[in-house]
Amino acid sequence: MSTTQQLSPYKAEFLKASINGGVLKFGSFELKSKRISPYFFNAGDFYRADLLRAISTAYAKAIIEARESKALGEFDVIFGPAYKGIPLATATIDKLAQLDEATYGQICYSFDRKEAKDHGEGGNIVGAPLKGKRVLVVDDVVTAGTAKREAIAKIQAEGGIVVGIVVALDRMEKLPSPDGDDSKPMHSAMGELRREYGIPIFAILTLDNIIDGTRGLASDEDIKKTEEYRTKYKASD
Ligand SMILES: O=P(O)(O)OC[C@H]1O[C@H](OP(=O)(O)OP(=O)(O)O)[C@H](O)[C@@H]1O
Ligand SMILES: O=C(O)c1cc(=O)[nH]c(=O)[nH]1
Repeated sequence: MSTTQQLSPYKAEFLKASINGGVLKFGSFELKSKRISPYFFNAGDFYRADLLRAISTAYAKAIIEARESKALGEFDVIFGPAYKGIPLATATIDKLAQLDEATYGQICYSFDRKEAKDHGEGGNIVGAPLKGKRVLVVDDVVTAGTAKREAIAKIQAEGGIVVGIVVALDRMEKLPSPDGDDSKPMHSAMGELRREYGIPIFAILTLDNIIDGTRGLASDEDIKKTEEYRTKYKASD
């Protein structure tokens, strides 16, 4: 049985929406980490109402599942790092409230500006003030974890307490080696973030789910290149 068949219904729906909506693409893409990847998950392509609903439903269900299993504690604010985290955070709080108004109706959103604003209200945070608040970070993917570290630093600088991170896709990649030799075994970015910050970090889908779920939909060549990429960069933990 393939991984896709084992996925829970909301995850399988989400994978289907990502493929049908062209969010998951094959080709050659430079990542934030500078690696060249044969596949790319572009959350910025969830721009149509039905796709936005698909992604926010998947995040909301993943969050509710994590709360119910006690993997994730209570939170007050969902923070979406600029830019692609912004619509994710806003749509997710709306969906959470739709699914369970009593528990999530008062959850707020917040996001950062990539460049601080020096006029008007100023600052680099938009939305709910973070001081003393328990903050859940919602973002698209984890590759090297750089963007997540930057987001955590900004939240902490505002006095917020980061209680978890949820992403759409865990690319399951090893951290970049300090000496540039990517052939060495290395831990994953997700694992390092978990250990360093002591918070739960979870993903709706993993690279394994994507490889299994796109067989027969993507070309054999694209799948083969993606498998080779996984072999080259897969984390040791
Ligand atoms: O470094 P990692 O935490 O592993 O994640 C990689 C991040 O890089 C990209 O965002 P980018 O900072 O380029 O901003 P964008 O949302 O404006 O595309 C991408 O959207 C991921 O969030
Ligand atoms: O690592 C990245 O920069 C990255 C990977 C990916 O699949 N999608 C994305 O938006 N960014």
